[in-house]
Amino acid sequence: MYIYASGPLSAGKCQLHNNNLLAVDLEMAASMRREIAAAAAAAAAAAAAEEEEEEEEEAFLPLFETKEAKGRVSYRLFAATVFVGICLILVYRIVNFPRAEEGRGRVWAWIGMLTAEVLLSLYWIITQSARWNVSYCFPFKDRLHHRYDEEKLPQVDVFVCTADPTIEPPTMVVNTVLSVMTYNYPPEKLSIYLSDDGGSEFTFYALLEASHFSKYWLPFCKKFNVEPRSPEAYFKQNFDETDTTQLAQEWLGIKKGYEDMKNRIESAIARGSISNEIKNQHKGFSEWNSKMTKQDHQSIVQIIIDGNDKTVVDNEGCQLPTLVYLSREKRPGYPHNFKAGAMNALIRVSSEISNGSIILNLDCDMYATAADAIREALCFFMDEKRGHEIAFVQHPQCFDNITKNDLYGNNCHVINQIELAGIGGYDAAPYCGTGCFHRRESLSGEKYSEEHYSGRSWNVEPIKNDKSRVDEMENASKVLASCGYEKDTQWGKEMGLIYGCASEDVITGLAILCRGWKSIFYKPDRAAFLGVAPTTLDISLAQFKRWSEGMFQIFLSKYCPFIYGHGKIKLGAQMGYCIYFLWAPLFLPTLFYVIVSPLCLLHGISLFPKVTSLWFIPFAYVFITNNIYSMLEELSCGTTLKGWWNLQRMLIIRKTTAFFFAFVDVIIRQLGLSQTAFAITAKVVTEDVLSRYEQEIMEFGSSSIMFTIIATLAMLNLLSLAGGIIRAIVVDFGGVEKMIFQIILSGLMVLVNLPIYEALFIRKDKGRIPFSVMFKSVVLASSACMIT
Ligand SMILES: O=c1ccn([C@@H]2O[C@H](COP(=O)(O)OP(=O)(O)O[C@H]3O[C@H](CO)[C@@H](O)[C@H](O)[C@H]3O)[C@@H](O)[C@H]2O)c(=O)[nH]1
Ligand SMILES: [Mn+2]
Repeated sequence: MYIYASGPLSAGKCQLHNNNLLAVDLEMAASMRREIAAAAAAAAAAAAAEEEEEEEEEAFLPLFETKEAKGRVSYRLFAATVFVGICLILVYRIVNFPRAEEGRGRVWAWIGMLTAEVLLSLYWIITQSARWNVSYCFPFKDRLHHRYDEEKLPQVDVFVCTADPTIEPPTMVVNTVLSVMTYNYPPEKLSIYLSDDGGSEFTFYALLEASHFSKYWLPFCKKFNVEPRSPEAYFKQNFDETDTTQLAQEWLGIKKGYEDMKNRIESAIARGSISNEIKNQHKGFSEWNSKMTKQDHQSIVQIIIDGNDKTVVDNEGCQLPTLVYLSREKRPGYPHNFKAGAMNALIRVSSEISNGSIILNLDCDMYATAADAIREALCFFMDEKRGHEIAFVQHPQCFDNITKNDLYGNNCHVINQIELAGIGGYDAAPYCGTGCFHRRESLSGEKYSEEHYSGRSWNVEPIKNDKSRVDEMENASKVLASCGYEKDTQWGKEMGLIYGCASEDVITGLAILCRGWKSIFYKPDRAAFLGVAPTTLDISLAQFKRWSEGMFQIFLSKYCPFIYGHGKIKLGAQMGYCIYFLWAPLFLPTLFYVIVSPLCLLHGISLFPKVTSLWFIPFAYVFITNNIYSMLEELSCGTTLKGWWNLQRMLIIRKTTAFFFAFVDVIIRQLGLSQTAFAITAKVVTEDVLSRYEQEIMEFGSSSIMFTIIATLAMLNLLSLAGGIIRAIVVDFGGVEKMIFQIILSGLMVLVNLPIYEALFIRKDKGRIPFSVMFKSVVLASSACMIT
């Protein structure tokens, strides 16, 4: 029962902050007079006894807790009134079904409205699941710290995926790597793997440079406890240059070191080659030759830092985490299964090298900002009561490049702060591909069983490979990353991430939950990971198309939550997943509303009750309260009012373009006419484009078919609104009363589309809507108006 002698937290010693331990300098105590020593010992013993008692008490406290969100009851009451409104709307549609003599146009339009409203009502019911049961989880990392010594912490592996050195620049990738290397976690228990599907020599070179720079960056971060720990993000912050503290002195030097590194990497890329001088410094470069391409090369595994090698230390003598470069084998004729394939190769290769019990999975653009994130995640996994059934802990996807009013609605505040917490309330938070901590066994495909996993111990052993083993490990890993390895195995089916779906993350998470595991959605106050959001309209739409396509595909597959999840996950969770799985078909009712309602307005066909009729009330109630509610919800999550307005525009654009094309593609694939693809999201754009993004000016610039749709719908509503108003004034003034709802709908469409008209007719910059698109949209919209 002696007291820890924790040395001063000097730079020379790499002690992680053991703040609650009594620091007693033993040498000094020995030189003290006897009585004082005795008194000190007695006091220390008493203190230690007290601490022990506290610890015992603490042993019963959970490592995390779950709290229900506030306002649940009032929300449920509100939802009930909306439900009544929706029922009345449907009753109105049925009761007032037009008679044949009212005209065929009206009958068909009515049938369409009824269908659209039935679909939207069903969808509304589904979305309620994510708001019914919202709850938040809170870890207690201090309790973890008291209960588990460093030696008892598990091995943790971090996977970073990259796929293309041009749209995912190596400097960005290594910033992410550096941010995770500096986690406040024992370095001998931390291994970082970079999977490079681009098979790029430049990415490898950048990683090598980062491994050198880490020898300065790690001690700097730990000494001054700086955050965020991505150097790029850190040095972007303002720094008081007049500061004269030690931090300020070192700051300049490290910043220069970082910038030099960045220059070396970027100039090598600009030159298009790596000098022989550099190549001679590492054996790894010999893997590249002029014949290999991104799609055709052997597997490359390079252990750049062997965390076990005690001679590899940072400039203050501390050990470094293990760092591995992996580029799995690719050969023509072998499907590589995109990110899912990369992840599965990572799972196998890491099991050979460090075999961490916990795996953190990050996209290359998502750097870590919170140094304690691993420890927080461990609170969930290591909780004595509930930890053993948890498969993964998902953080929300947050971004560090969102402008004030989030022009493209990328932030997904409500999804991240409410809906995912709502699905998490059913123990079934989805796996979203990045910012997710996994238990190795569940990710690899094991089923949950109470006997097997309760009281299960972790892999806490530091890697114990001697130096000669490094070559052996590399060679063994190459086999595991070869493209023939998975043949006739369960990889991609029952093991690892599931293949054949553009949303490999969500489908895999769902499969894990259906094997009996639970998952946690954890949103700390300050985001623990920050990524890069799309900065142009077409990149954002391409991303939503991939997501909605992948998720609708899941809905139609054997993994449909209502079937596959039946009896395995709660009904609320099954519905919660369908909020996203049914994005694609949402295009149908939306398109109907924004095309048929204005056309009917133009032709004087009324589709809604008169303003003086009692039936008008449910329509108005549902419409107004839903909009106000969504506005309040967004505001409460930190969106600005304009941000909410921008989001309304984006919702219409997404549904009528991205979701529409996703739907069509899924149907084509179901018919066996095409294969799954994965369009990687570009993370860089030209300066001209970036400056428009920063000014929140919508980016068109190309003649994408999606833009033609957006412009045509905007034009159609403008023409119809004008036509409808003229008709009311000139032909039939009394008609306004039965047209009011359609006038409001088209009026709002026009208001929300103001930036589109601007891009069509007013703007002169390169990001405006091209003339050809404008021409097509005007022709299309006016011919639609002429159909009778
Ligand atoms: O063949 C591939 C394709 C992609 N990636 C990596 O996968 C990650 C995600 O790709 P990205 O294009 O950035 O997709 P996002 O739209 O930003 O990704 C979201 O949605 C994807 C599923 O659609 C998930 O895989 C991601 O984790 C999630 O962040 C990136 O790091 C890529 O480098 C690969 O490793 N190999
Ligand atoms: Mn991404």
